[in-house]
Amino acid sequence: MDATELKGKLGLEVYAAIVGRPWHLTRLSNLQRLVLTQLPGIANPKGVPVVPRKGKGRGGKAPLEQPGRDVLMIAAPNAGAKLAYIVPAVEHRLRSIKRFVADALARGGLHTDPATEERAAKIFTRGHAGVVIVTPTKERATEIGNQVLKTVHNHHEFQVQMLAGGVARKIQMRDWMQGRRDVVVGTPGRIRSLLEGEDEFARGMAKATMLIMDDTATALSLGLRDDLDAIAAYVAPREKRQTWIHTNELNLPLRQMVKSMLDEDYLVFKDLGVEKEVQPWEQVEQYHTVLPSGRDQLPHICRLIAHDQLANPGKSKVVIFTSGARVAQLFTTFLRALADSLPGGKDTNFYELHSGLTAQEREDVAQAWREDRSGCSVLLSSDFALKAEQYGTCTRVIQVGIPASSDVFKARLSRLADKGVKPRADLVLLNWEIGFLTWMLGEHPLKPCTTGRLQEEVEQKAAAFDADPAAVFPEDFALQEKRGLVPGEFTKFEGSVSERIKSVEKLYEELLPKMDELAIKETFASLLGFYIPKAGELRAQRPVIVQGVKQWAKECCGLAEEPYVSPEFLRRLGMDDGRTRHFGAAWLDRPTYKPGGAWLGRGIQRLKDRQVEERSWAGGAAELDPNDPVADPEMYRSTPYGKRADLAGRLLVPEEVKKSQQLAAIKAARKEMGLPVADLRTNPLEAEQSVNLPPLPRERRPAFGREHPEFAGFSAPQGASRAWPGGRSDSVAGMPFAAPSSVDAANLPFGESRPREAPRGPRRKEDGSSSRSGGGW
Ligand SMILES: Nc1ncnc2c1ncn2[C@@H]1O[C@H](COP(=O)(O)OP(=O)(O)OP(=O)(O)O)[C@@H](O)[C@H]1O
Repeated sequence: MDATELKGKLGLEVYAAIVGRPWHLTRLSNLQRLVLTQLPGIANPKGVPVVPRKGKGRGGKAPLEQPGRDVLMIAAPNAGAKLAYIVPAVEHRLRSIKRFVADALARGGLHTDPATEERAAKIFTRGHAGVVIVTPTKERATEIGNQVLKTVHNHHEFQVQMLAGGVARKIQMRDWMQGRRDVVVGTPGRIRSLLEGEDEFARGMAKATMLIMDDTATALSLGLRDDLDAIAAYVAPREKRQTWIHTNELNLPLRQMVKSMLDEDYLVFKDLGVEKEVQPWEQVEQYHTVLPSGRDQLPHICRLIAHDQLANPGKSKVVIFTSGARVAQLFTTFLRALADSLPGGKDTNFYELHSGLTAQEREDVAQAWREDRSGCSVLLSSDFALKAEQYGTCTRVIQVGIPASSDVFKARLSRLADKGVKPRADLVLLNWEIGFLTWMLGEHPLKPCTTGRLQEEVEQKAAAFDADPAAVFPEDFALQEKRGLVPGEFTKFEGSVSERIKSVEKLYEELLPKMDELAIKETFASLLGFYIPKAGELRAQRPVIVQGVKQWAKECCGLAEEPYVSPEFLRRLGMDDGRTRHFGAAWLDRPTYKPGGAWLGRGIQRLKDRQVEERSWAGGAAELDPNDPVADPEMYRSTPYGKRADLAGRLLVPEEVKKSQQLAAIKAARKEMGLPVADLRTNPLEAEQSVNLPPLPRERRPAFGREHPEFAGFSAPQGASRAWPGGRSDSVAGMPFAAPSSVDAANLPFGESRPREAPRGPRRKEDGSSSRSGGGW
């Protein structure tokens, strides 16, 4: 469509800016054509039809203009969506100003009066915010702001308020108080923080009658839903405001957002360019199970493996992804012990592949797995991305616990599908993980599969096999070859498969008392390290997650009691990551922060002590407890415990670990020089500069999981033998982890651990007493 066809639909000034300077557009994109041809109605306020004020409209002879409606705009990237909503937004604002001025004149009984018009326009534009555009990033906000300015090129007084991070709030508030509030463009965090902190800002924003949410799918994937909801609650109420949602894709979280934010009769403008191809992962059959309790986890996994062995006799290859290396190790131990309950029985081969192994070991395991032709093999892998060629073809993917992200989940399934097989994928979650399913995996065609239904199905398949084993494993070699089964290479099922399947619960009961408590507690701590930072994605509060993991340790691993973790241990695992509803300003960095809480000295006396106690995990450095898991909390957040990798399989060293390493180096140097070390928590780099310390030589910087001179000489607790990441657990009665016992330190990638000769015991205090106080430095 020619841009000139917009003539008459827009105000002259905006039209001139589009076809002339500065836009110089000759043609409109498809999306722009769809949206802009709906002008002027689409820019009108909601509710009643509008009587045109000019030309034939007077006297009601011309058709009324349609009232504005909510809009959902689904557009492929670069479809010109910004201009498609900016033009109606600018028109909306200009019309609102005109309407206010006309009403002011009418109230004064005037037909025209330049002074009244000017005064009314001034009051309106400085008191009422017009259009609010919220976008996930500062860069996009800048881009949108610039496009708005281009569009209002011929309206010299028009102003855009930019409210993204990186500029002092004070400056933003000064501009807000002094300037016009025609269009507000900003990021959700900053806008919400100003709304909650600045009354005058909130007052102006409450009058905004158009809210545009740009790139909403991205905002939701960044966990900004709460901020968007909060902003929507501050601007004009739904019946008086137009809400526009722009998105590049329509996934489940976005649908939920549309349902809660838009009126039922919203308009949809869709331009996805070339029709989206069906993605490979969409072709994979996907099921999810939310377990009634942790007790059901392992029996359910066994049944899933059994199901696959029965569904693909002689060909079964199952990959199980777990949340971290320690879980992969622990579950391999469990599953080996429960193998008798599988159709393939003890002949089922188990492999484990995780960040606790060296690169060479990982390669060896992957190769052995690829070459396994038994038709009864299971690979347990931690939550770092595996490349497709590493695991070749397989018949089933079982994801235990949430995946690192929805992209990682998709990539795994896609790669499997690319290989020409169409495996089934099963996602097995505990009940407190269900938020991830709803919020992060909304677009996956996951079907429910209950524990009971699976059990029934497996038992039916087993009975069918027992009734006629020759139908599944024919004696006829020619037939076997025809079916792709090479005689002698695959494992046949021996004896009564039904009996085996039913034995899983009994075997599990017998196994639990034999499991090593220390290994379980360590796995428990690594799970805390994995899940606590994911509270946002799980849409669960951190204490709920902690309780869930504790229960898991008791129910699934058979601990007599829920394991103990001290508040300080939790704090160092990220329980208080410094993020608050004050948008990233760490409590400790805030000038208003007082140790013990700002409420100290107010309120009811008898509650004060309790509040301080409850708040202790958020405050200063307390001591760890002797009953805490053995290693330092930071260890459980690091690579050896299965910290995430990117999609290319590169292991990521998280920022916090890097920072901790820096801090440890500085502390060690200061200690050596006899300087105090207690005040370094908040800003280690500043502290380093303040004493002009030379940087520590590289070899002296303590690295997590590596032997460090500071650790030398610690004795193991009496009778404690334990599993180290990448090393061997020699204490899980008769069931060692499969990891090799020696690892070449030179091959270790940055941040990985090496096995220790001797297990590390509690830290020694300087006075020689044995305690875990003071953390791991
Ligand atoms: N009708 C048009 N003719 C030519 N160029 C245009 C037209 N509309 C927009 N553009 C230009 O195309 C580029 C992309 O437009 P825009 O940023 O609005 O796309 P978008 O759909 O918002 O993209 P995304 O959502 O991926 O950020 C911009 O540089 C813009 O100036």
